[in-house]
Amino acid sequence: MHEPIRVLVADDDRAIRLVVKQSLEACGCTVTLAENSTQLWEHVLAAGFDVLVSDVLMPDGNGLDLLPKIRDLHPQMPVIVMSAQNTLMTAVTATQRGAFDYLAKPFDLDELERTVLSAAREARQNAVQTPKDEAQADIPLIGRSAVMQDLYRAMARLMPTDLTVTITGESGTGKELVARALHDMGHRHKGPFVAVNMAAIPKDLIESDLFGHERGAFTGANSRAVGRFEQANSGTLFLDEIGDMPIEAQTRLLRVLQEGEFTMVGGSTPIRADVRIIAATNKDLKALVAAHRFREDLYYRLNVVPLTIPPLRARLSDIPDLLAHFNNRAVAQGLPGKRFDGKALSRLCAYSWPGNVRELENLVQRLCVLAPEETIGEATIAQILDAEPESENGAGTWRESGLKDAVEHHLTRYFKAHGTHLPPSGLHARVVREVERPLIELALKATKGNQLKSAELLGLNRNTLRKKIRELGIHVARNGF
Ligand SMILES: Nc1ncnc2c1ncn2[C@@H]1O[C@H](COP(=O)(O)OP(=O)(O)OP(=O)(O)O)[C@@H](O)[C@H]1O
Repeated sequence: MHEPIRVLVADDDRAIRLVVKQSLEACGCTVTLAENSTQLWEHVLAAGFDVLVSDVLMPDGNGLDLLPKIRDLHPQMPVIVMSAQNTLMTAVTATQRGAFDYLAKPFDLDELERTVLSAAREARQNAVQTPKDEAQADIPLIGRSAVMQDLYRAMARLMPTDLTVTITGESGTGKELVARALHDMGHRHKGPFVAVNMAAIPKDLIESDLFGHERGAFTGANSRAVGRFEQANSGTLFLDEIGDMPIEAQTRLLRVLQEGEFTMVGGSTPIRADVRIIAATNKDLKALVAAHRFREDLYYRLNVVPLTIPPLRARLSDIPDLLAHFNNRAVAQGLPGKRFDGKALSRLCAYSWPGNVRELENLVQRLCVLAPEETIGEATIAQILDAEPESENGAGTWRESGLKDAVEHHLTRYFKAHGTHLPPSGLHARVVREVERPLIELALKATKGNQLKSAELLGLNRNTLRKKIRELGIHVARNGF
């Protein structure tokens, strides 16, 4: 017979102590209770436990502050942290200080039982992770909705690993922010974070951009050039809009993931790649695989850990925190801060946010710059959100669909990536060519693949749109991408 699992439970809330005790005893554990940090520490000093389940905020101190001391004393004892704070920082700090897992309150008792049992099992197999060293800088991910907490938990678990991650989410949901946070929180944080947007680089240059090229590899390759993989050495390479990666580059990428090395374009010597890959997409990669536009083997290699960021309309409870965050940021830039009255807030929560957090960020920025009043009411919000179409070809829909924000974003990135390297002539044609594809794809996505509506939205003749779709090789799926 196995000995019962000895669990120490610390929480200042009597009701929680009771339900947790009952639930754990029902699955065969023996449970000791502590009501504050002092009692917790006394118990930890006095007796051995298999698992500690501890709240964060207690009247006489913060459970997380005790965590390093507890871990020093009993490195084999897994600690499960419960918290109602539910921020990424709590999840991250808990994990950094050596917690086995983090449960956001309110949690399911089943989940608690499962976590305690698996912690005890792992401890018995001597597989408890060692505590991470120093705390990291503040991580700017805002939102405490349940869906974001799931994401934070998954991120916290990924922290000590080098696993390849694919982040899926609509445009403007914060995919790059999450990728950066994963980098900053992980052990590669001292290395570079290099972001490359597949949609912003001309297709024929992607391979040399990523892998570098030897001198003379192609016309115009006058000297050897290092690619992003080499630039990201010992750090993280963020491959944004991975669904836009051409097939040939996909083959090279697959090789890096399989063999940990690559060759430059026009080169033959393999170069070792010490790079962690984080990919992101706002497309359904599986659908691209089905359409033979994305390699299936690469899909599985990249999708080792899938993370999904829900759209803002699925986490409306995050809006107040996000408003406060962007407002504070505007104030830090010297702009006048704004308040939002209750009705303005309800109006914001009734909106569908097709451009997600980026659209909200732009809205706050715009209000801070333009609105004369200090307290923003419903009318001002409605005025912006319900703006009449500015012209017959649907400028209102264009803005509301989030396309405007998305295209602006693409352009900004494009200039950031290429602005200074572009030849002085032909800039207009080149930028238009780069923007056209994402623009048409976004229009098709916004209209669920309806070419007639897309043509209207874009103000293009239907046949012109057809021609462009054909020329650019854009895949049209009935229900978007
Ligand atoms: N949870 C969040 N907290 C604070 N800021 C956020 C959050 N999510 C997104 N943002 C902000 O919204 C903007 C868009 O985020 P980001 O560029 O990471 O989105 P994305 O999903 O990568 O977009 P795209 O698919 O268009 O590249 C950024 O300015 C980012 O700082």
